[in-house]
Amino acid sequence: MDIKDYGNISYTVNRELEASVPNMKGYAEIVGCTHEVSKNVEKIMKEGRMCLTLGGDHSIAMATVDGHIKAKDNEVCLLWIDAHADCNTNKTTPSGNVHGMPMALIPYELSDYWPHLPGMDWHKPVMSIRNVAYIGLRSVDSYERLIIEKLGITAFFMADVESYGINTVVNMALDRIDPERTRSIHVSYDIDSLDTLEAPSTGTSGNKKIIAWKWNNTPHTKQKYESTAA
Ligand SMILES: NC(=[NH2+])NCCC[C@H](N)C(=O)O
Repeated sequence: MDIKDYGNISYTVNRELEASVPNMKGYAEIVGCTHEVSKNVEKIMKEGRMCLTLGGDHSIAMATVDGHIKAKDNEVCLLWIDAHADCNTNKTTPSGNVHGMPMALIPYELSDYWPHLPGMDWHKPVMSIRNVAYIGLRSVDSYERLIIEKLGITAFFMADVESYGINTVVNMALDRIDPERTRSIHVSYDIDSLDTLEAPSTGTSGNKKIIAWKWNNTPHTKQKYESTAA
């Protein structure tokens, strides 16, 4: 198998940008890093390779998707596998964490809801929300829910994954976002989509609700989770 490690991203930070946008923590770092990530993803994919980026937080997705789309001339669909919808803007965010915002930066449909973002001129909204599907949602903020409903975003919650199974859910998602099966598939996968019992090392686990839901409704699952935890 031909696997090539392209190493870590190195980038410079313009500290003057730090306080230039309200409610976006670590803005200068993120601006510096994401541009480099995008350029590298584009270059690697143009070499004909599949590109796996490991990193976080999930704000890097605005760059990985951007690079992929530039390499593939827009023919991309996006599976966003995550406990969270990550479509807050700096006005709706409850935390100021930019990892809760990339899905509001990626699609055309939300571009009017942003102020000017200094240093981010390289990043334009790069795809339609019609080509995006959420899988595994279980911790969605109230404004995010409004956006999902207003724009009719394809969204499969954790309960759907449990009802139908992950293979069926992925196929149902692709039927909606790439019915002809012609697009390059971008998978943006957040570790917090897994149960915290499987992957505890994440800052923003979305699992408390789903475990509470399971425990209230499915005694068999409670048993399973208790024994997994033991
Ligand atoms: N990629 C993540 N871990 N996102 C968590 C986001 C949590 C919350 N919705 C926020 O905007 O702050």
